[in-house]
Amino acid sequence: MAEKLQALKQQVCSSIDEAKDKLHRLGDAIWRLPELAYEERQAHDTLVRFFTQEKGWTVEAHYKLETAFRATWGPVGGADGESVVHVGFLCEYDALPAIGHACGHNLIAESGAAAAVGLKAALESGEAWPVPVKVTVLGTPAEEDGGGKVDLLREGAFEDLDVVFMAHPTQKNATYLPAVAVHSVLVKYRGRTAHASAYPWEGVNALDAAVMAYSNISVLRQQLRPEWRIHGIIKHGGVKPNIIPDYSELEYYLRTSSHLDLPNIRAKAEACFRAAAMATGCEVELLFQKNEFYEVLRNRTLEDLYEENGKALGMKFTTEGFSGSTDFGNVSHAVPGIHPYFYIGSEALNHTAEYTAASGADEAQLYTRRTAKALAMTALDVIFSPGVLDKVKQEFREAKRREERNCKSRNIENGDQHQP
Ligand SMILES: NCCCC[C@H](NC(=O)CCCN)C(=O)O
Repeated sequence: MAEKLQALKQQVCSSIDEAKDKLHRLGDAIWRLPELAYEERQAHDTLVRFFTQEKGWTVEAHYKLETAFRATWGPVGGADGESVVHVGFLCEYDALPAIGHACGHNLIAESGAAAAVGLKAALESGEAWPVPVKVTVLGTPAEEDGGGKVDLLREGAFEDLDVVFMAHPTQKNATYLPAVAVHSVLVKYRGRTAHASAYPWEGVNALDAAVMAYSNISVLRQQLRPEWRIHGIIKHGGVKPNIIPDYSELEYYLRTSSHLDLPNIRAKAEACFRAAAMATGCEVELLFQKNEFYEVLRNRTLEDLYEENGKALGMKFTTEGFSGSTDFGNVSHAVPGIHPYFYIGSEALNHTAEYTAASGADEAQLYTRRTAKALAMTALDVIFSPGVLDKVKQEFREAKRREERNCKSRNIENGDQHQP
């Protein structure tokens, strides 16, 4: 069995290398037409066309969301009545405002597609295999803003998957980097205009409210846990110096190490926003985003297998770094999975114009294919190595039980706080 598995892993690698030109065209087409969250129509069409042109995939365009898709192959193999092993690969493809693919989501899409194509080719190359296998590629839009994976989870898109894989470009290779929970909020202040010099006392200053809110949050930071983050911008602050602003708008991201702490940071931030309204006489409207992102729930069994496969392909791994947040976190609380990070041949930092250039550079292709190979090889371990899938699922169940205990203890704690 070990020799067979090794042969299949080599088949994954050769199949992905043989497909390198069409994979490069796929990633490049997405990179050249950056589209924002939920507006990734060209990227959606490019990926749907790619899998439609590949033999054997059943492709569902506009899958539960306008710019999401699903491509499935199988179930194939095994004997009747055996339970299917269902592997999922996720593609992201949303860009950032003004700086395009500065987080390399074009390479997330390319590596997810490459891993799926490579796994299918390897499975088709060998004789019958022990269990029926199904491979699904899910196009999951709007990671940078909104959280398409959360919408798809709500719609049941992940229900029958056994494991999910994706990978995210950054400066180094890592099987895991701390991804925290996040919830974003839009804050709108409404006041009253007046001539700022002739009769300022007639005005109610919405910019003052925004500035006070910004200052309130800035002092709140001293009393937040060190791993929490709260950061934002003033999106609108007025139109002319001699017109007292009657409208201002801020956007903030609130981040905690566990999604169970989001209610806590939300309450603290809300007090800051409402205090600014009270002090200035403005009305305030708080619009929390529909989806909050969870921290990533780790699966070390999958991480270790991925690292072993990555090292076999020449990857060097780090454990240093911090990754912000991702809607993959919500997925990881529903399905065992990994969201590793990969080097793309550049030291540039994500969310910079330099990273946009790096994610579109030819040099990124070799590293993107290498990552796809490691993902597909890890999927083969899950399918072929006896007991691996059971170990993955056991670890997932234990993590969920720990989380439930944490949730109960926090509720008890919070309950205590509100007792008379
Ligand atoms: N609603 C806010 C979501 C922000 C997500 C954004 N994600 C990334 O930058 C990708 C990081 C990969 N883990 C963030 O600011 O963290």
